[in-house]
Amino acid sequence: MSDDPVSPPPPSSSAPATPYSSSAAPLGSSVISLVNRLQDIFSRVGSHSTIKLPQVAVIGSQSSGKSSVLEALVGRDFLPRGNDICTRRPLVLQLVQTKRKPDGSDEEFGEFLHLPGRRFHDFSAIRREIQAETDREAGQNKGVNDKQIRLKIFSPNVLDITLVDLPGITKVPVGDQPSDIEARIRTMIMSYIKTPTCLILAVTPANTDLANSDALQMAGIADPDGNRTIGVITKLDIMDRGTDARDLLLGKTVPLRLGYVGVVNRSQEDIQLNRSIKDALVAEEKFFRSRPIYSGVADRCGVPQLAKKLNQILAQHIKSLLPGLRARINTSLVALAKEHGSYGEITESKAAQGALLLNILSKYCDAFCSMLEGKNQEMPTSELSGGARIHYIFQSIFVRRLEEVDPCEDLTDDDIRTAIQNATGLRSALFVPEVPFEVLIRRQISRLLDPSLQCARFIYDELVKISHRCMVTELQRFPFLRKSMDEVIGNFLREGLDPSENMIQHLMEMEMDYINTCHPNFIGGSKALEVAMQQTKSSRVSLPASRVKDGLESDKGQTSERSGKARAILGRQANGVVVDQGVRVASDVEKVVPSGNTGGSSWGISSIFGGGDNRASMKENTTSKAYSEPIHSVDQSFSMIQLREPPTVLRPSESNSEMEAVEITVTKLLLRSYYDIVRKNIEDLVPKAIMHFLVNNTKRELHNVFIQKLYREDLFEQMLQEPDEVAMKRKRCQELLRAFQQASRELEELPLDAEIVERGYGLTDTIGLPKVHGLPSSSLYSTSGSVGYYEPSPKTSKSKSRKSSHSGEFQSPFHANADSNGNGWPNM
Ligand SMILES: Nc1nc2c(ncn2[C@@H]2O[C@H](COP(=O)(O)OP(=O)(O)OP(=O)(O)O)[C@@H](O)[C@H]2O)c(=O)[nH]1
Repeated sequence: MSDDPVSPPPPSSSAPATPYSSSAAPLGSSVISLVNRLQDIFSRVGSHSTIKLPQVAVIGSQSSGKSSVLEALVGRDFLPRGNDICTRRPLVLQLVQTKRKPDGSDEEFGEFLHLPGRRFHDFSAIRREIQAETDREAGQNKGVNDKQIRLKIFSPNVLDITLVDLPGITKVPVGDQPSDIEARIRTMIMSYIKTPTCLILAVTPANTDLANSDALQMAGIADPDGNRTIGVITKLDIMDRGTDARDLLLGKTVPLRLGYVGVVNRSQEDIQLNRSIKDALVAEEKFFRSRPIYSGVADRCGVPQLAKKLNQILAQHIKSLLPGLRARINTSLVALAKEHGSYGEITESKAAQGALLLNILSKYCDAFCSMLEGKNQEMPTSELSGGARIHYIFQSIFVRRLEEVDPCEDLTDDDIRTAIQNATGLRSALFVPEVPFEVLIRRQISRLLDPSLQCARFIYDELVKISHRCMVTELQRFPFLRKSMDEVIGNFLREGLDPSENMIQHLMEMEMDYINTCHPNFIGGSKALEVAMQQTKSSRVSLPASRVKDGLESDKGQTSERSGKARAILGRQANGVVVDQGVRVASDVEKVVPSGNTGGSSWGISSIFGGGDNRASMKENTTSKAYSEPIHSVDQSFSMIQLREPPTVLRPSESNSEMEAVEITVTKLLLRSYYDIVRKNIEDLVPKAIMHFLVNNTKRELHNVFIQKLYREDLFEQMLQEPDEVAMKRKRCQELLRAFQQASRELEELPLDAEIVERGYGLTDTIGLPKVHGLPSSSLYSTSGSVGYYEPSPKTSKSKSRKSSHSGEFQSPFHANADSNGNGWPNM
């Protein structure tokens, strides 16, 4: 016996004898009791969700006997069962081990999550409530719903574990079931069994084909390695005559790594006759004993063996989960310690409050400066932050954008021509005037104001952002102080923005007020002229020959046409009116020029046609006119020459002369050259102004401003006011921290335990069942390797080891036998 590694320890003097006495500790004893302790620790702080402790899900086809198996494991009769669909919502059954009362009596009760505070001592009332609650969500007509029913069973006879009863897999929709009922149920089941901490009890009735088992098929998907699936074969009692489940149990039909256990639960008739679980277990034992075919596989038969196997696998399973659990606990511990630190200590005296406030203000200013200087420890690596963003705005946004600007981009030749003509006023331009250059350059300089102001705004926004990122966690505790600090820094930054904007404005005005044409980098008039002349010349020379020719010919054509027209007019009217811009002939009749006036009217004609020709033709005309038309009086014979009204908008006259082209090019050269000088100044001085008035000023003065505005004794209380929520969070965090510290300590103690366990216990032993020593294999329940779950029969009571630990009272096969091995698990 002592060499059986899975047998439990011998009963202590204080504990009643149990059927599983052994000198070696069972594998489960250390890890399961550890999980129990962890569960205790975490249940105190209610953080089950953060640390996923193992649970067992029971899956299978409809009416395969899942609820029956679960009930037999718990040892109480409380689940709805029947031939029809019974489990229609997942039932999450949390078994919670309670302390036995000092008088030795047990208090067992159930509590539903949906009925908080109500204790159900009557287990048939629990069944009725499960049915009623199922109907409430899933209706009364066979509907299925995935909303959980959560039930806690408190008992000193159970182990802290979570069992989940799931709706059975069904193929044909009945009642209110939707057409895709099978898919829905499968999805629901999968959501539970895919969790690696979930052990799967795959239930298949023996009177169906194992190869078609839905349970095994789904378990195979969720647990392909088969490390957490136990096969359960039910209904061995109603197999066809002449057949047996021996091969199934031996895994010959469908091999399963962790093997199978065959059980005989209560039939529907048994249930109707109110046969107790205790009786059912006796009957099950009798069943196996009376069938010699099962004698060789006794360790795979019966609910107690299932409980034991589950217990062992669970222990092994927990063991494999422990490293991950430990890592998660340690990570949570670090996070919790940090969070706890952020809530700080409670301060009550004025002096302590003052010191705390001062400390916060100083730390905030330090954090602000380190962010700007790039010394913040929590700098992200995924993006620029703090000071680097400000640098980016200066160089890559502001300067780069200014560099891209062409000062002549919005100035057409026409604009320049207009500016030149406007600047010359009444006179004709003798040479490129300085005035249009100054006008145009001022206009271009003024365009630099907007981006400069925008740049200041961007930096201001950045500083606001930085201020919001300082001490976020630390200040969560003092929302009022945070708000006040945000206000103070917000105002202060705004105040810093004004002088920077003024400075920028001044810089622009300075640049516009004095156009320094003596600047050493300025191209200057003569140089510009020289370059322009060259450019113009080369551009004219480079004009394609055909274009030049065309131009000339078209000019010639135009001239000859014009002279032709003019001649025609002169020939007819005997006057030489220059048809030029702004002058038109009122009417043919009114255009007769008196002969005496002929010579005097040549002012316009000579500029277009030259002298001789005109005079001759005029003479000719005059002569012919004298004969053909009567001579009128001055008033009558000459109509008035009307001027065209000047349009509201006058465009400069286009001459296309070489001189003008030179003038335009010179103006552009001057503009570009001077603009470059100003741009460089602005690119340099605007960031300096912003840094001086806004950024560095904030760095220098923020602490003083905070002290001035916030460090006032009468404000201490108000500033350091904590919201109730923070006080609660601190308390909660403290509890969690304690729990995790305790859990971590518990886990630290484990390695030694685990090593001992490891040495005496291999994986194959773990998943197999203990050997039966010194007893005939037929006496299934009379060996020390079996489980004493029920009141011993007169026959078995002779054996000391068959005694239940509680005065012969019935115990769950899944009970917590604290007296026997101190770990709350059934003895093995
Ligand atoms: N004879 C016999 N009947 C059994 C056995 N196991 C279960 N039954 C009966 O089979 C029927 C279905 O059992 P349940 O435990 O309700 O099955 P289930 O898989 O939970 O059913 P659903 O939740 O509705 O899918 C009940 O009438 C049980 O009494 C068994 O081992 N032998």
